[in-house]
Amino acid sequence: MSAIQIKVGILGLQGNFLEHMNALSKFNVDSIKIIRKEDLQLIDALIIPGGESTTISTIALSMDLMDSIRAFISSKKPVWGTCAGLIMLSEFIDGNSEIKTFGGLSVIVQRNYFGSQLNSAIRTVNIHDKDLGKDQIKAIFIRAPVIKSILNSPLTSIKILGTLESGEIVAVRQGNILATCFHPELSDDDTVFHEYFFNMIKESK
Ligand SMILES: NC(=O)CC[C@H](N)C(=O)O
Repeated sequence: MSAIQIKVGILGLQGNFLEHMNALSKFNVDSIKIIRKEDLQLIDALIIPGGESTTISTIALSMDLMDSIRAFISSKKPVWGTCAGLIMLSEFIDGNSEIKTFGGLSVIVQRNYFGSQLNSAIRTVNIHDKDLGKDQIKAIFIRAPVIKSILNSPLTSIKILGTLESGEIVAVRQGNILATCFHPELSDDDTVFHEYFFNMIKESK
């Protein structure tokens, strides 16, 4: 990592926040687990990890964290959602979901698109932004969602960063929000999304 000191918060309500912390430590990036609204004041960027979006949402509501996390997302500091984290950032969930999301990402997401745990797999993702530095990566999908549609409006601009060979959208950026349906924190081979996120943080400082 470069000389700029950054501190990344990982939402630690449920799911694989420890895996994210381990991944950041490999880049010598400081991280802290976020469980109280006060913690959000200490960080330059936030990661919302994978896990179970129903549970993350229920705990965030019961701990009265919804408004503070929404305020962080609209503060323009970088936020990265992986898998359930992406679901929590989506404005809409396909179907009649009762899950209250944080929102911010102007998409409709479909949960469990690939099926159950048995359909978890490593899939090839085609990359569409040269800033990521690769044309393709292998990515880990675990009971993963896909982005079903992007809600375009004159005020939003979403960049599609990654698609599957079958066309589904699995990685996007909208301003300060990065969202991936897969788990870069579990992959030792491809670090392109971490480097991209660190660049977003450096640019925001
Ligand atoms: N690996 C994951 O984060 C799975 C997401 C989970 N299927 C959900 O709907 O929240």
